[in-house]
Amino acid sequence: MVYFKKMAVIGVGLIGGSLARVLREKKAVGEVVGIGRGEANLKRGVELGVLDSYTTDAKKGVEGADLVFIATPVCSIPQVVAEIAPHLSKGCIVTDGGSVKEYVVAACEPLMPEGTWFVGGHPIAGTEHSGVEASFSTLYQGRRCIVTPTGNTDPAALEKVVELWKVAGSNVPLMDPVQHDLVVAAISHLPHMVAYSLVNAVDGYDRFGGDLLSFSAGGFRDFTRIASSDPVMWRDIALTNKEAILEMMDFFSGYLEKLRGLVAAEDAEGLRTFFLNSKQKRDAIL
Ligand SMILES: NC(=O)C1=CN([C@@H]2O[C@H](COP(=O)(O)OP(=O)(O)OC[C@H]3O[C@@H](n4cnc5c(N)ncnc54)[C@H](O)[C@@H]3O)[C@@H](O)[C@H]2O)C=CC1
Ligand SMILES: O=C(O)C(=O)Cc1ccc(O)cc1
Repeated sequence: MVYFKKMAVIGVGLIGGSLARVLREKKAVGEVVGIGRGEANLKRGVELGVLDSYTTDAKKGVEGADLVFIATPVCSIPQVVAEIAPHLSKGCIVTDGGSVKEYVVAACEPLMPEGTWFVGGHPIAGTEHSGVEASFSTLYQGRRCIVTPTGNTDPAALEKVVELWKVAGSNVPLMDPVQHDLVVAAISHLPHMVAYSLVNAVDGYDRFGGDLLSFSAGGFRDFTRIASSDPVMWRDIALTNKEAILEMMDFFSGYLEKLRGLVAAEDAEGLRTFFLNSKQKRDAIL
């Protein structure tokens, strides 16, 4: 089994905290140091048994680490790598859990000093909750973690990153970063854009003259759960996966327009077929 002597987790929230928890449980790491900006959250990480220790000084935290896992919002990942790069030990592997990969990998790879490696990763697992309190060791169990090597990726470092996600319980497909960003734009980023828009639209509708949202029942709440996700995280995703998200939003608008046409035309058979096709496809993924 893969083993790291010292793991540094930068950004100890849902994603970083959950990976630290499971790797500790499986004894795949010797020591886990948390690095962040907020001392209260890091302290809580030690109390919860997620971390052995913490520091707000990233340079000090990565000293002697053979694994650095970065789980901060996407736009900050290259900034973090630039800050720690001169302080990494030879042989150190730096990997991340960011939701967008072309932006991250293209920016981070050139920052890595000789004898250290960056490998991009993205667990397709999460919740709408943030912070170390929300982390749990089974988050990655039975889920996918997409790892995104490039032509520059060191094969031994890649193998170790794949192995660590397997230890966490995930299936680990390899994907080109650009391909990854298209896939997640469809299955993750678009649904979040739609959920955020739906809540804002219903909240902004003023013909009712009251608080429409307070009438929401099961369906609305199920559908919009992900609109409770962290706004900074989603701001960064929208900024860094712009093209793929726009493509999916435009494609989706076409379907909404089509459905609008069926409703307007009172096309009973067209509506039944539209709903039946969707029901069959969704039932098949459950
Ligand atoms: N929440 C989810 O369901 C998923 C999130 N991701 C990705 O994982 C990453 C982390 O997300 P979460 O764990 O959900 O967020 P989180 O909000 O739970 O944790 C992020 C932590 O990073 C800290 N942080 C922010 N900027 C920092 C910086 N510049 N330096 C050091 N620490 C910093 C925050 O204070 C916080 O403690 C993001 O890139 C996100 O796109 C990936 C898969 C699922
Ligand atoms: O809460 C949910 O169901 C999610 O969709 C979580 C999620 C959010 C962002 C990702 O990059 C991956 C997974």
